Amino acid sequence: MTTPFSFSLGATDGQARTGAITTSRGTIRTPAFMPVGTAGTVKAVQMRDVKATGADIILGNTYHLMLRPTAERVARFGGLHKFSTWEGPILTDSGGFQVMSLSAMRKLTEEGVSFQSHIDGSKHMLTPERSIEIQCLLGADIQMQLDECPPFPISEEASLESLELSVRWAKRSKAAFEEIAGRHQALYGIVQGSVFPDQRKRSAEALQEIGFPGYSVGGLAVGEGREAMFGVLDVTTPLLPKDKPRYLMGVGKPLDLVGAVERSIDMFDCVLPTRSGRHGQAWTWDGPLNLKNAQFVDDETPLDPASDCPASRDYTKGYLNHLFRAGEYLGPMLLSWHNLDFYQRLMAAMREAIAEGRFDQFAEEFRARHRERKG
Ligand SMILES: CCCSCc1cc(N)cc2c(=O)[nH]c(N)nc12
Repeated sequence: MTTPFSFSLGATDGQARTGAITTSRGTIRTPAFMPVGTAGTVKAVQMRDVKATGADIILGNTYHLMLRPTAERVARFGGLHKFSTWEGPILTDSGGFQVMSLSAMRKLTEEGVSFQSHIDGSKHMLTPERSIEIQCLLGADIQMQLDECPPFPISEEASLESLELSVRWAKRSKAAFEEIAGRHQALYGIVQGSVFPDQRKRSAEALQEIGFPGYSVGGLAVGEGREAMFGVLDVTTPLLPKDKPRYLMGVGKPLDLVGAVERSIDMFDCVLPTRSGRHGQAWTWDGPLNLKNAQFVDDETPLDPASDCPASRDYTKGYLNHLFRAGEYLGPMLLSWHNLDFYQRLMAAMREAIAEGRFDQFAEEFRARHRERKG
């Protein structure tokens, strides 16, 4: 573990940019989509197939892994890379977002957040220091500060109070990180401020005062809608240092990714490709398809004959329709695999378009072709 974390900018085209994040476990080509491996697995897809789709990095979740099998047990197995057999970089979230969305009996104080496990009701406390300790036990290459993701909508006053708490937690997270993390690991600050431009500015400036090698844009994809999200990015990304990666948390659909790359975001994560795949939704260049629909019963065409992913190329839509109607495990497995491959092909196409100076044209053509809803 000697290669220090670094980011180098590649091509720029308008506000869109390519880059490379160097970590001790490999390089991340940006803009990058990071498959979510919540509990140490990208659900229903083997790590060798996740790798084959072109993913350079996956995500893990502090909240889930601290509850089961516990961070200490993962450490005894040699860390999350060895435990899960994923050899590339791993980014972990800090757990606060998941506590607020999944756990019961949660109580948020200056110290941290106490909660009861959604699994067995056991009591836990997550502080900035404990979150960093867990992320280090997991061996995460890129870690997140503990933050509070405010609900949407929220009053300006409550949003300000929340972002100030997250700034104080950012300071404590960084102090804990500097005590125990290795030079090969990186800690990102998370910009909050809901949909209020002056608060996004305040949060971005306060975090840069503390200083981080990368910045996440949090507090979005919480129901605000695409236009409001883009509006927040329009005022936030220009405030962030150009020479550091920007990570838009929890986003998103293909049209969200294109619009956010247009607004100089470098990193994305979303459960959508795997979650929607498990329920029969296939993402394609022309938009999403619900493969359980009767229209696919006799369809002898594959999802994408041009793909080198077996799930996209070797199976007919009629077969996939059958698998879902029959409740066969292979259905969710193949569609999760296909969707991850499609997301990686979208990211690769965007990186290529930026490098060739034709991203505007790419984005325009994609938006014309990719119909999210029928009609
Ligand atoms: C594995 C999941 C990673 S992203 C989770 C997430 C998603 C969204 N939408 C927002 C936030 C946020 O504001 N803060 C944090 N820590 N996480 C967030």
